[in-house]
Amino acid sequence: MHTNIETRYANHPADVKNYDTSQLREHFLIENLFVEDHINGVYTLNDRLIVGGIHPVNKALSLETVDQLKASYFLERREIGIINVGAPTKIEVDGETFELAHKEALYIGQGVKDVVFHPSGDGHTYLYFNSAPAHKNFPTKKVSQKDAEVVTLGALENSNHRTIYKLLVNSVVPTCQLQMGMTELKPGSVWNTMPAHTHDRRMEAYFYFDMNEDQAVCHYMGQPEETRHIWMKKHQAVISPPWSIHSGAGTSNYTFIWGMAGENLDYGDMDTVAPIALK
Ligand SMILES: O=C[C@H](O)[C@@H](O)CC(=O)C(=O)O
Ligand SMILES: [Zn+2]
Repeated sequence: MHTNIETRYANHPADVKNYDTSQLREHFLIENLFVEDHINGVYTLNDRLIVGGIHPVNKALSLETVDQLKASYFLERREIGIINVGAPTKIEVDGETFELAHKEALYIGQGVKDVVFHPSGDGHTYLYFNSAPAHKNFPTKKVSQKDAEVVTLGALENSNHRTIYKLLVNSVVPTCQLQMGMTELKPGSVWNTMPAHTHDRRMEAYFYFDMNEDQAVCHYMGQPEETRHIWMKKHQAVISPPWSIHSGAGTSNYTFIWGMAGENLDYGDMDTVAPIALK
C-alpha cells in the first residue's frame, strides 16, 4: 500500500466554538499531503469528500482502493478531480495517457478501474485531488485554464484583486457533485473570498500553493458571528464545513484550489457576509 487516508468526523458548530488552536488544527487542517511515493489524504465525513495529495518521485503510483470505501477499486462509487500543482506529468486512465501541465485539471468519472500517476523525472510531481461519491459515469476530461469559466473579482484597493478559474464546474465538464477550481491573487492582493460567504448545501476544501515557503496564509473559518483562524503553510489544505465561512489573508499573494461537494452544483448560491458583519 502506498496510500494513507485518515478519517475525520464532521463537527457541530457549537462544539467547534470550544476548540483551542490544536483542536482546530487536528480537525480541519491537512498538513502532510505530499509524501514521497505516496498518496496521502483525508476522508472527511463532511459530504464524504476525500482531499489528498499524490507525489510520485521514484515510481508510478496507482490509485488504489482504501479500507474506508469497502470497494474493489477507488472509483467504483466515486468521481475524482485532480489538479497539477507541480511539474508537467502523465496520468494513465484505463490505458489512455493524459499529459497534465502545471495548473491543468483532470476529471475522471465513476467506474474507471485503473488510474496511474507517473513521476515527471525531476522529483517535482505534485498532484492535488478531491474525490466525492458519484452515482453515474461521466467521461474523463482534461481542463486547462483556457477552457475554464473565468471571473475577475475584487480590487487592489481592497487587497483582494483575484482571478477565479472555474475548472471542474458543470458549464465546463459534467460531474455528479464535484466542483473544483483555482483562484490566483494578483501581486499586492492577499485576501481571498472577501467578502466571505457560506453555502449550507456544500462543504468545501481549500488548498494553498504558489507562494514562498517562508510565507503563510491565515485562513478564517467558523460561523460568520463566531470566527476562528488557522495559520497555514504552502501545500496545506483545510476543510470547510457547510456552516463555515472560508476566507484567507496571506503574508504575500498566492494561489489556492477550492473544491466542493454536496447537494447541488450551483456555484453562485452562496450567502455573502459583509466584512462589517463578521465577528
Ligand atoms: O464557493 C466558492 C469558493 O469559496 C471560491 O471559489 C471562492 C473564491 O475562490 C474567491 O472568492 O476567491
Ligand atoms: Zn465557498
